[in-house]
Amino acid sequence: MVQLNPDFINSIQQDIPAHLSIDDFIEYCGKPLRPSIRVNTLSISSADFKALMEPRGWEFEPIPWCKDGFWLTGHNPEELGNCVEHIQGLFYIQEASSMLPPTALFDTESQYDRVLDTASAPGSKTTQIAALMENRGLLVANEYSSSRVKVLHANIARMGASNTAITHFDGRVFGEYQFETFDAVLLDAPCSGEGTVRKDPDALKYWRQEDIDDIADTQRELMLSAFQALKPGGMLVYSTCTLNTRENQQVCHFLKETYPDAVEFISLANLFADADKATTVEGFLHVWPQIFDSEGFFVAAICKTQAVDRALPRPKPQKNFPFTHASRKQTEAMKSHLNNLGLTLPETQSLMIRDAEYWLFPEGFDELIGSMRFQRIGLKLADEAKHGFKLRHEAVMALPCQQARVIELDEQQAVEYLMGRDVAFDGDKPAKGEVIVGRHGIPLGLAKSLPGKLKNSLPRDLVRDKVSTA
Ligand SMILES: C[S@@+](CC[C@H](N)C(=O)[O-])C[C@H]1O[C@@H](n2cnc3c(N)ncnc32)[C@H](O)[C@@H]1O
Repeated sequence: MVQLNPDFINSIQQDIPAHLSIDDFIEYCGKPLRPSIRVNTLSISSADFKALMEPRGWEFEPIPWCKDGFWLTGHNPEELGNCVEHIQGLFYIQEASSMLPPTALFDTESQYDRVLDTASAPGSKTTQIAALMENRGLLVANEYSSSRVKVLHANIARMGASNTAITHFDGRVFGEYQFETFDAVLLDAPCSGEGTVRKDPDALKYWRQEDIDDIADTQRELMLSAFQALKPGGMLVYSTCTLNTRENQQVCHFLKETYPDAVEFISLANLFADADKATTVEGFLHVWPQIFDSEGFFVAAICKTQAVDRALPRPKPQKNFPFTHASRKQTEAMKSHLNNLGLTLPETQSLMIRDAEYWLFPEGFDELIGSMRFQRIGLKLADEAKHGFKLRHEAVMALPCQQARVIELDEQQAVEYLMGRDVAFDGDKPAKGEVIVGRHGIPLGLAKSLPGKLKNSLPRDLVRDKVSTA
């Protein structure tokens, strides 16, 4: 049963637009959310995913503001996260309104070379952005909380996003360390979460005005920093999953008051059919739960029309970067190892080496070397081994792979594999040694081909206790 704090109701009544009713708002706060997913187009097209799942009873209703987002009916939502296709990275369980900010950021003709996601864990929007960038360019994904950085990395790896570099900072440092560096910035800000009550009935139980004021102070500082990190001409999207105007409209107006000549609000009224139902006078989207039967959300798109002054001096460059570019010989050896398994090394990304580790860096990362400390750059492909390389699971999940080279497991074998067990295999005899196993022609991971079985090589931390068949 939803717990709506009376102070919250009194306060939000001041903010709800005249054409919406507070009674409808309260009613929708108590309704369960429709489950929704986003298909991961880095792994599979939406058409192919639907063709796989519809015969199994999945019913897809398109989400109007995300071409690869769908509300689902006709299956058990509890099981979604444990199903083979989810673990395999074919889709992300993401609330429909949370798909809005990346759509708003990419609602432009321009291709972005460098994007910053300032507050990114658990990574629903980071992985959506990586898919929109088709793994090209550089996407810096920052997260302040250490425990959430781990989840962020796990989701990036599961979804095969190879163009990301993870940082672990308070987002307020970017204006200083990456001044006017990014073509596009998403600030999906920490907030009071008033829009999330349909998912978490206790979200508003302890609501207090003082907390809203504190968090709005942080949001204004994050906003300034994000805007300073944006190149002139670049696009900033500010979003929250809360509803009060103090954390939303007022933060945007604060930015415009600070930089009146450099801030232009871009109207989102035409972002999708019916967007105007949620559009404010400034052109922001203020999504109340009853408008699209979703979580509450706020999205503002802001163009930086001209350069601004640096607020703080340029920091000293970081020294001792531990990676070096692979030589041509090392690159050829890696390419040939990958090709033997049916994998391709993307031409646009750089192969880098640290000690005996081989890494694939995002396109254009070189220009940021020394600018700040990165927690994890791109993806670790392999370690050097006695006779060649020991390939990493995340390389198999992210690199382009020839479907014909994937050893197809049936559903039960896929479940066994994901639970860390060896798989009895008497199909067409695969090549001896390391092989890629998969489902629907898409990789699940590595195995060692032995007579009569495939020996499991799934990393221990990815072994599941429970796997379901959707
Ligand atoms: C709304 S959540 C982000 C959700 C994420 N963008 C997604 O779509 O999966 C806000 C995130 O900001 C992080 N955070 C809190 N304070 C921060 C700060 N000062 N700088 C950067 N991130 C911060 C929180 O730990 C949280 O993970």
